[in-house]
Amino acid sequence: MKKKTFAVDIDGTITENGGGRIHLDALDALRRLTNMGHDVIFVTGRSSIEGYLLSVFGGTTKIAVGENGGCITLDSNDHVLLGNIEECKTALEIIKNNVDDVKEKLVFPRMTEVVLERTFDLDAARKILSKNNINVELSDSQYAFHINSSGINKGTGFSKIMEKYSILRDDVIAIGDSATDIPLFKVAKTSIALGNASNLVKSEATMTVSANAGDGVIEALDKLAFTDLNQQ
Ligand SMILES: O=C(O)COP(=O)(O)O
Repeated sequence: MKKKTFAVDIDGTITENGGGRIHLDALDALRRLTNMGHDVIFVTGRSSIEGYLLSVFGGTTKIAVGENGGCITLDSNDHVLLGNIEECKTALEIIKNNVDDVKEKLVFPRMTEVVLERTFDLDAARKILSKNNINVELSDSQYAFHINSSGINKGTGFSKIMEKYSILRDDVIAIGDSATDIPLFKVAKTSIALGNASNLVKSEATMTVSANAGDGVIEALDKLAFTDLNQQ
C-alpha cells in the first residue's frame, strides 16, 4: 500500500466499551501500520498531551491533535494553540447562568477549550449562546460536551497537520465513531465509521464496519487491505 496517513479518534474507536481502556489488539494493529511506514495520528477530544503520550507509549506517529482540533502537540514542549480558551470560558459562564445542570468535567488541563459533563440540554445552550451573540462551537463526543472557538473542529485541526507535512487528502484515512469525527471525515478521502457510531455519523463516512470500538478498527484495516489488493 502507498504511504497513507491514518487519522484515528481515541474514545469509542480504539477503547474498550467506553471505559477509556485501550483495546490492545487495535493499538497493536496501528503500531504495525506505523512500522510499515504509514503515519498513524491520533485526533481526539482529549488533551493533545494525552494523545501524544498514547503515541509515545503505543508506538505510533508522535504527533497528536487534541482538544477537538484546538491544540496540536508535536513534542513535550511544542504545542500549537489554534483555539482561544477565553472565549470558551465566556460561553461557559453564560450557559451556567441560563441552563440547568451544567458541570465542568474533570479532565486533564486544556489550553484552548472547555469540557463539560453530558448532563444538560445542548440545544438549549446553543440557543442561549446565539441569543447572546457568542459564536463558539458546542459539540458532543459521546464522552463529553465540548466548547471550542468558532471554526475549531477535528477537521480544521488535522488540516494544519496536512499543510505542515504536505499530506494530500487522497492519502488520508480517518477512523471514528462520533459527531465530532464528521469534520475529520470531510478532510479525508476515505473515512470509516465504526459499528457503535450513530446513523448520522455512518451516513457521513465513505465506509462503515459492523464491529464496535477496538475490533471495529481491526475490521476496518482488513477491509482496507482487501480493497487495496483488489485495486492492484
Ligand atoms: O471527547 C473527548 O474528550 C474524547 O473523545 P474522542 O477521543 O472520541 O474524540
